[in-house]
Parts: sequence; C-alpha cells; structure tokens
Amino acid sequence: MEQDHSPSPIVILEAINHRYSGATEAALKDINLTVPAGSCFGLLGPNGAGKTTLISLLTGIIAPQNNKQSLQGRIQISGFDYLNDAQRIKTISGLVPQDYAFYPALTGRENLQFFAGLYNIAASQLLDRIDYCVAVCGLEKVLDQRAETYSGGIKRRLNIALGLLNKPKILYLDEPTVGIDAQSRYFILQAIRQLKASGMTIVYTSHYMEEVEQICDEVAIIDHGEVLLQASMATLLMNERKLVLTPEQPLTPATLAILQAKIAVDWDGAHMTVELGLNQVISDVLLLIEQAGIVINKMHFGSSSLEQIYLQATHRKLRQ
Ligand SMILES: Nc1ncnc2c1ncn2[C@@H]1O[C@H](COP(=O)(O)OP(=O)(O)OP(=O)(O)O)[C@@H](O)[C@H]1O
Repeated sequence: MEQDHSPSPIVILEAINHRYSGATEAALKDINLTVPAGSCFGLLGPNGAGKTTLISLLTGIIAPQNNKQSLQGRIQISGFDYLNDAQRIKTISGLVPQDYAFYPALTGRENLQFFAGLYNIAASQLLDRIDYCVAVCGLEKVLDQRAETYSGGIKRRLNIALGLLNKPKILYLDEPTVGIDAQSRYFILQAIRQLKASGMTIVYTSHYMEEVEQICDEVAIIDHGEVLLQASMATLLMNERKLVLTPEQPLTPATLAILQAKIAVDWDGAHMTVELGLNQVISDVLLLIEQAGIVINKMHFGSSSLEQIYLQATHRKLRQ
C-alpha cells in the first residue's frame, strides 16, 4: 500500500477492523488512514468497499460501546480517543448520510428547528445557527415549503444543512451529489469549497471521480474493506506525469542507451514513454531527444486522470 502522511492529521486510524455481527467477512480490515486537518479528503471505492461502514464508525453510528469487544486498533479524532471520548467526538462531527435524514412532511425550517433541538445549542445562538446552515446551503426560498415538495437537489442541500447544525469541525458527506442535476451539483461542490475555506475538515465519499479530482486534496481508495492507496491529489496526479512520443524512425539500441543514461525512458518498438520527475521540465527532455538526433512525429503529455488511477488500483469500475 502507498501512503504519504501529511503533517497534522485530525483523524488517525490504526489497524482498524470491523465485522458486522453474523457476517462471515470483516467489512473493514486493518485500516490505516490519516485525514489531514482542514483538508477535503476523498474516500473512494466500489459498491460494498466499506466506505459507509468507515464513516458510520467514525461518526458513532456504529456505536463505540458496541465495539469495545470487536474493535481492534486505535482511532483518534482531533486528539480524542474513540473509545474513551466518544461524546466529545460526536460534538465536533457532522454527518450527511446517503439517505435523506429529514421529515418529509415538515418544512425545511421546521426540520432545522427540530434537529437543532437535539444539540445543546444555546437559545441565543439558535437562530444564527439556522441562518448559517440555510445560507451555506442556499435554502432561503424554500424554507417554508414542505421538504417532500423539494427537488432532489434541494433535498440533498437540506440534508447537508442538517449535518451542519452543530457547526462541526469535521463534516462527513456520504455521496452528497447522487442523482441530482448539474446546477445543484455545482452548488453543492461550491458549498463544500466554502466550508473547507472556513477551516472545516471534509471527509467525502463519492462515485464521481471528476468531482473528487476537483475538490479533494487528499484521497484514499478502499476496496474489500482494505485501503489500497492514500495520497495527496497533487502527488497522485504528479506521479503520473508521462510524455509519450512517437519518433519518425524506430530507436536503435545505441540511441536508447544514450537517452536512458540521462532520462527515464521506455521504448516499446513504436513509442517512447518518458516518466517526468517532479522537477523535470518537458522542454529539457525534448532538447535531449533532439540532440540525440531523433525526429518526433507525435507527442502526448498529460497526467492520468483520477479515474485511471482508481481503475488501476481496484481493477474494476465504480459501479458494476
Ligand atoms: N448492517 C450491516 N450488516 C451486515 N453487513 C453489512 C451491513 N452494512 C454493510 N454491510 C456489508 O459490509 C460491506 C461494506 O459495506 P458498505 O456499505 O460500508 O460499503 P460502501 O463502500 O459504502 O458501498 P456503497 O458504495 O454501495 O454505499 C459490504 O460487504 C456490505 O454488504
């Protein structure tokens, strides 16, 4: 497994296992992860990989007291120990589940007021807090309509607003953009950026690679309950900087040897593939190639997309 640890993790998981009662296989196996504070952390994996289980564990949906026997390993969140400080962890965590978590027959305002009552928010702060959630999620115009009348996108936004009621330090979003139109998707991604800019740590699961690529700065790919890879987005995409060149004439072994003494180049009989190092500049590489007397007919440069990296890691598509 590849890992690059960022300096100040807010969530630390060490050797975490979880097996649902009655299940033959563990849903989480020896999970080691760190979520950098203030990051937008993308948790990726195919159906059944263990993403929701992991979020449920971190947010106490799978209650810690039920895990004292079965939980091996260590979870620390914002300096609090998972088993001993469960209540404090709850107060700094917000969860936006995959399913709608509101009463359809109530209006948006009534839902916000009802769920705010479940937190210990001082009466003097209550209205401001609801206003904050409404503003982040753009619910002003629909606030006094019943939630069941909302479009899919607005329902998702109300779900997010409810997860923000305790102004969490860490917000867990489980597939917040499933089944919504492009405009709502854009709105939600902007809201997530805004929350991150305010200092909130975001843990985000999604099947949409292009979304994750746009908003996440750290990514973990999990499958069959195991972490396959954790890396910063920059490192992940940077590692994949490849220059593919098609020369006019096939390379001779002698020319290849000269080039290989200077750059990391592979030759498959038709294409040269150059792996660019972090500080390597394309023009320097092209100059070397020109100096070796090679005429290039075609050139392609680009990082792999996150989707390509994901497929390489999991050997399968997101939804099969
Ligand atoms: N309540 C449960 N009881 C028993 N097994 C469960 C339970 N919830 C999930 N599982 C199993 O645990 C494994 C991980 O499931 P989980 O829902 O965490 O995956 P996921 O990555 O969130 O999938 P999806 O993308 O479909 O939401 C699966 O094999 C699933 O069948």
